Amino acid sequence: MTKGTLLQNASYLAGDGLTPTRGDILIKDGKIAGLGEGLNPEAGLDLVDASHYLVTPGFVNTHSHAAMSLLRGYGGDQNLKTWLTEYIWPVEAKLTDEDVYWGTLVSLVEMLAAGVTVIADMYDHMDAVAQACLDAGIRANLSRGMIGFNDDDRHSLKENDALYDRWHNAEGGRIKVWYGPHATNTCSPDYLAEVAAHAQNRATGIHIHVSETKEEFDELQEKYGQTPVALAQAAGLFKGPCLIAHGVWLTEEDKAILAANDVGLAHNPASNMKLASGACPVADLRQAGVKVGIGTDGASSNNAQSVLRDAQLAALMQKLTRLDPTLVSAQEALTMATIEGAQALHWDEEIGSIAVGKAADLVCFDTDKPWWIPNHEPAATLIYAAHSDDVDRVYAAGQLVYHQGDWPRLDTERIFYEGCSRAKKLLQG
Ligand SMILES: CSC[C@H]1O[C@@H](n2cnc3c(O)ncnc32)[C@H](O)[C@@H]1O
Ligand SMILES: [Zn+2]
Repeated sequence: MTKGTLLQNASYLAGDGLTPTRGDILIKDGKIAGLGEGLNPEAGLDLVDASHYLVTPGFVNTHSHAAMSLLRGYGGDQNLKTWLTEYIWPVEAKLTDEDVYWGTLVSLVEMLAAGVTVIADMYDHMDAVAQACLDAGIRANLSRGMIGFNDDDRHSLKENDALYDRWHNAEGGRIKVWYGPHATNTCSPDYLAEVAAHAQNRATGIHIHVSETKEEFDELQEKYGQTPVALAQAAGLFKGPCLIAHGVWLTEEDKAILAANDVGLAHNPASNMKLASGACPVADLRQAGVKVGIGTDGASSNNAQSVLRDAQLAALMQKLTRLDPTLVSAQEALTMATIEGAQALHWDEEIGSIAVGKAADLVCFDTDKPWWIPNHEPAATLIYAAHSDDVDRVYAAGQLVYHQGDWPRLDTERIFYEGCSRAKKLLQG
């Protein structure tokens, strides 16, 4: 039994400001126990020569549907409505707990190898998702996705209650449960209000898709005379912690509402581009004070599951759509992928940056690659040049969860077999 790990002589990005620093990182009891030069390599520690590493905080995936790896490559090149109603939902109706367990693991294997150490996942069969997260060693904010218009839909709200009772704060607080009303246009205002009351009674949060497409924006304007954000506010969703996914179509007033209510936003640039939903006004939102994290969305609308890749796209997309190269700098994109994502999830006291006392969720990039040379601006290298493949080792809560193509906690041969055979059965059977 090891007493902990000492990463020696590393370059790392320290604190919320991601300040380039050189020194050792001591990991004990799942936390960062010391930072500094020449820390004592006491007996019993795993000593790691980290001189060729750049160590970053673990990446925060603020919006995922991990089990959708089973639908990767299916229903491509459609808009959101066609993709969901004609392709995705008919197949999802056939999913079993086991499908979701193995599908989630396929994504978690990919995410861990890309340095993702926390996900905010909304889906069905959430006990299976929770079990997969526990087995993979990843930190998770979980919510049962709920579509609700009438009394027949109350069963999923009961499932979210049961998920909360069973899993909230499990694994020493590494699993949190929020509530997941699917979207402002797939739940009635009354249903949203009921969900909000359930979340508030348990002092927990809400994760919901809001204002993803112009079609949704126009539909709610016509039906209720409100923007999706105004409707969500009126239903009481913003009284407690709330994370909205997408937020592409926003008025100036919507942006002010989100900022005033401390609503976090999960920006999913790959999904927004692939489904041609539009460009989220990330720079305006951050300027207004909204905490914006990065999300991958599911593997059928991305199709990769790397927060680093989406952070890279976030920087490039904002510059292009606003014709302003100063917007979303590399440093800002990296901030969104780490501490700001943690803030959007109200989890920043424990995770999101490299500081003594925080969880040891750490990513070690191998910098012995030509595209890392020279590396005088690590944030720029990471955002504009690095590959997810440069990740050499990943710690989650101090445990080594990925190292050079190996996932010590997981039987990846079985996971890949189950992923392939279940996807084949679902899509062909
Ligand atoms: C009811 S569980 C969650 C639900 O969300 C679907 N989904 C995946 N990506 C998106 C997206 O970009 N917008 C809206 N809904 C999405 C997923 O397929 C599940 O059905
Ligand atoms: Zn989504």
